[in-house]
Amino acid sequence: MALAAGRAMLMRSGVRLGTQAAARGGNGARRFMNHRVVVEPNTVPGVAVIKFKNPPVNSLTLEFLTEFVICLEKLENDKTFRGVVLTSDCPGIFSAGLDLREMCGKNPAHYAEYWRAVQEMWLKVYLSNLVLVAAINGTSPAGGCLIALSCDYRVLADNPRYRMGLNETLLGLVVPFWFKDTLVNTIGHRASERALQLGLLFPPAEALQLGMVDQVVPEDQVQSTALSVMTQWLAIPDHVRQLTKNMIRKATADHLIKHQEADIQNFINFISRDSIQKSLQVYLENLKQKKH
Ligand SMILES: CCCC/C=C/CC(=O)SCCNC(=O)CCNC(=O)[C@H](O)C(C)(C)COP(=O)(O)OP(=O)(O)OC[C@H]1O[C@@H](n2cnc3c(N)ncnc32)[C@H](O)[C@@H]1OP(=O)(O)O
Repeated sequence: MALAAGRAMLMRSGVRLGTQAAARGGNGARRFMNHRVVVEPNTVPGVAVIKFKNPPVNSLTLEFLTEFVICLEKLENDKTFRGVVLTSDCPGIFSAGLDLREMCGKNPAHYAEYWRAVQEMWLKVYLSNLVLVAAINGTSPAGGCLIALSCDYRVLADNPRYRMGLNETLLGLVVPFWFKDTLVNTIGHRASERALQLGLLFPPAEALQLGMVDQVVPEDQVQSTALSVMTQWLAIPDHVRQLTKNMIRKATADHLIKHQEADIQNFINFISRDSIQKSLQVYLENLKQKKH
């Protein structure tokens, strides 16, 4: 369903799926390339590396979300892959979260399409049968943090400039319940209460202390650490690990699945308010201003 809708959307936007570059790298490994998501089989058997490549800041545009879901779906359907490392190709930024331009000055039909794509992306990552390890090699606010939190394991680069957290309140936004659930499931209720209300973005040492990430390592070791962690996870037979993951995550995912249409309608109503549109515009304007 998501794949079909995604294909249709990508065809509309001019991306030809049948001819995505399927080039052979120097080591003969197949390398799938879309525009914004690059998938590289790695030296660890059964493991692919997905690199987010949506410059300048890997914001989660509709096109990016669609390509990302299609990539994951392809890897899940290809039985040679058992695990995926998610990382970024944009220096210093894992992902800037949802693309603010998708939520500003558009019509309700666009907001509905966009929000469904955000929901589908989260469901795909959160419930993936694959082992997903986030190699967080840059800052990751809001939606970027959500992607990392939805993986099975998180390795963060030890760089105090890299911040991680759900900062929605700082944009004048109320965090959706399933973002909140994902955070609570990771760092617990009290820590989430504080982090969400204050919109806190944590540097690596604090993210580690809170349990928001599992490991903090030197920047040049993020991907290699993620790959060696993967070896440990892949030592467990897939079927028992997958059933266990599903048992733990199903109730959280089902909560959204059950209320998916209402959640879309809530998003449209909320984001269409004049006051919310104004605060998003001001926030975007401030991002531009800080350069001058
Ligand atoms: C019910 C509603 C719930 C909605 C839920 C929302 C969840 C979200 O994910 S909201 C998005 C939250 N994201 C942020 O707050 C991050 C904002 N961005 C930044 O803080 C910084 O850009 C950065 C720390 C990620 C990177 O800083 P850097 O100095 O390297 O780059 P910039 O000069 O700031 O940005 C370059 C360029 O990119 C534009 N941009 C940045 N973030 C976004 C974004 N999230 N969406 C769209 N565009 C973004 C920025 O405006 C610059 O554009 P120009 O080059 O045109 O000026």
